[in-house]
Amino acid sequence: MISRKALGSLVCLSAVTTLIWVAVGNWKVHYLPYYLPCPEIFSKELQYLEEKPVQLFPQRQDVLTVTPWLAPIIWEGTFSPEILDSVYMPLNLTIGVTAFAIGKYTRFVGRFLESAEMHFMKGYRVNYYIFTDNPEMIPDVQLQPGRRFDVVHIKKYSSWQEISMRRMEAINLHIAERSHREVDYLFCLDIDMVFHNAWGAETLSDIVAAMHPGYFNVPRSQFPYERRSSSAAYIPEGEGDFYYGGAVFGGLVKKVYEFTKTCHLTILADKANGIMAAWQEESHLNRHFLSHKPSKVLSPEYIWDDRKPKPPEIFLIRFSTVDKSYQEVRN
Ligand SMILES: CC(=O)N[C@H]1[C@@H](OP(=O)(O)OP(=O)(O)OC[C@H]2O[C@@H](n3ccc(=O)[nH]c3=O)[C@H](O)[C@@H]2O)O[C@H](CO)[C@H](O)[C@@H]1O
Ligand SMILES: [Mn+2]
Repeated sequence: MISRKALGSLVCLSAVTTLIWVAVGNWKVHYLPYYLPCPEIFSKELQYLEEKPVQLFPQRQDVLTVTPWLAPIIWEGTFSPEILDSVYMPLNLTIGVTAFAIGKYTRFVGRFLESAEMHFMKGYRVNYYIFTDNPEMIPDVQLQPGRRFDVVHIKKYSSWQEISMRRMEAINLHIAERSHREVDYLFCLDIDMVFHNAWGAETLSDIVAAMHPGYFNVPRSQFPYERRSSSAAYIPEGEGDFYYGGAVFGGLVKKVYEFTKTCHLTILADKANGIMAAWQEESHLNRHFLSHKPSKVLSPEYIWDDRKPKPPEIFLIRFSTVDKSYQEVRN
């Protein structure tokens, strides 16, 4: 049984509550909204008249644009030449190029230099170093202001393989004796090639390799690495990142010095053991880049081959091997 006292208190409490309710009147339950009341205000962006809206730089989805060790892979459509120039131009850099024209390869010098003058590192200071056994055969190409070429007289080795491989030694010596004082970056290129489109500051980095045009879209098992374990260029099955071409490498002159030194030493080690790697210095280059990863990788746009049809992922051919008769030029 509820006591009368308790009943009285209950009635009293209800009366007070009702009174308050009536006093406040018009009682509505207000929920604090969990969303912001005017969402449209947040989707409005102020467009200042002078300012372009910020755009994310478009990226390529159809190709690999970064290596597993986070080095960029350079394809057309992945960089802004204007932004890169605004970064590198003020540094007042000099870019060196080495190219070898031994024996009949002097015939390639004219087209190489003329096309480089149109497309290679436009607006930068450039020193070309043309290594040859026959300086009289080097044509006098008219160069843009700020660009010059030096002829470096070297001896001719008897076989084309030796000529190709000995480039590592000659470049290394030349850096030590001369070019380390004259250039900031150095690119080492085949001479039987022609520039077709811009090659600019997007290629600059500590140490740069280029994907060989014949192997950028084939499985690793098909890469023509040196497979004999007796060679210093040996890469076992199941190892290797990319197959890089011997026709293009470069970087900071000091890094190229170290790189060419190691490659020359491993070539000499093979020679001492009576071995020549499957693809001469290219095999040694691939071996070196396996344990010393390049800081930037150039797509095959930078080392194409005129004899190959252009696949859809190559938007722009920048530097390409000319069609030549091996039989004729190597003998
Ligand atoms: C596209 C590419 O990655 N090319 C490489 C490939 O064949 P390639 O067929 O491109 O070799 P190649 O005949 O162009 O020789 C390489 C370079 O050595 C110089 N040279 C060669 C022979 C000669 O008698 N006189 C002369 O000056 C010249 O600068 C030439 O461009 O394999 C070679 C080694 O086997 C090199 O690694 C090349 O860089
Ligand atoms: Mn070549």
